[in-house]
Amino acid sequence: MTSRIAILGSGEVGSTIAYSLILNPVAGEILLVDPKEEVRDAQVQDLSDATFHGDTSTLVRAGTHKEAGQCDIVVITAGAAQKKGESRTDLVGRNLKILGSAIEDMKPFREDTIIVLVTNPVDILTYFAQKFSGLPKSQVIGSGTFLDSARLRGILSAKCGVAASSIDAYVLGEHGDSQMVAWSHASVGGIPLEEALPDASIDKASIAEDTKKKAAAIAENKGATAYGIGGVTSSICKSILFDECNIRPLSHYQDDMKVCISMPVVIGRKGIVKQIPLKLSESEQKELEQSAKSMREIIEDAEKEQNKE
Ligand SMILES: NC(=O)C1=CN([C@@H]2O[C@H](COP(=O)(O)OP(=O)(O)OC[C@H]3O[C@@H](n4cnc5c(N)ncnc54)[C@H](O)[C@@H]3O)[C@@H](O)[C@H]2O)C=CC1
Ligand SMILES: CC(=O)C(=O)O
Repeated sequence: MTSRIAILGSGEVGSTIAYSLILNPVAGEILLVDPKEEVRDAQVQDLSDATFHGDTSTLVRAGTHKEAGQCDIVVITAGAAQKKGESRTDLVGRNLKILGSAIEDMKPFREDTIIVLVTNPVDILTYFAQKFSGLPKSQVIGSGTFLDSARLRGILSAKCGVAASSIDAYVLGEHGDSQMVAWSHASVGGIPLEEALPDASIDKASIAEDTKKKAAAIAENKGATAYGIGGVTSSICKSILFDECNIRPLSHYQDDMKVCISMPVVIGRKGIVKQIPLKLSESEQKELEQSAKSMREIIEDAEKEQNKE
């Protein structure tokens, strides 16, 4: 049977993810779902044009929310993006309402459907998507700090003169202001960072800050980000559909902290197959707990708002 990926939201991010999925073919069909039908249909036509040159056979078409609920993967990009000066968490009110109605419109879900959240604030929305959808928590995942970790590798690569693909370094916690870098586990070619590159002057605090601020720095001059998340999300889809079982820092439910934040997990066709235990240093553990605490406070406020309605 043809594998199908539905993308909710055919704006900047949704269409870029679709384009990335065409360039590195992963699924037989991509369905774009968006209440703005004219924009959606124009995106379908433009993206389809990128499939007719003879090297790829991915079919791109418009779909409904109901059809999305029957796909292998549903990628959610529906909702507002940050305006200048806004943080990701400022989007909670607006995007939670859109998420709630989109999930109701998709029900009933196929029992093995995997939902990948991209819309911000992605950790908060992952938590609520688990609650609203009723799917097993392992099947509802947020792109989380996979993008931040890629950015960190890029920055380290430029500083150290080592290919990003040879660097392992995780940003964990919130995809947002309270994120932290797990420096105690950063390595180059499998060797601890400082041992491998004793002469590299690595200012950890400034690198962590540049990583955190990268989205804002890009958006300052081009309005929004799209290509980074496009590449990262198509990679997540590939890991799922090809059951690759690679390790990625993705947002998922933490039993002990009762929030969704990013920690490394094994990702495959069933979604999160396994959590990878990571012993952080004492100060890193504190930073991570602080990040989880800030997510919990936002969840509690959002739940209070919902109970009022
Ligand atoms: N997690 C991450 O690393 C990243 C997340 N984002 C987030 O992605 C989201 C989307 O950003 P853009 O594409 O730039 O925004 P956009 O405004 O270009 O597109 C959003 C689209 O969602 C559609 N939409 C609204 N309600 C819908 C529904 N119920 N069903 C389906 N579609 C619906 C809108 O009509 C619009 O076309 C934002 O929240 C942004 O912050 C962006 C970049 C990276
Ligand atoms: C917008 C966003 O969340 C990012 O590019 O990291």
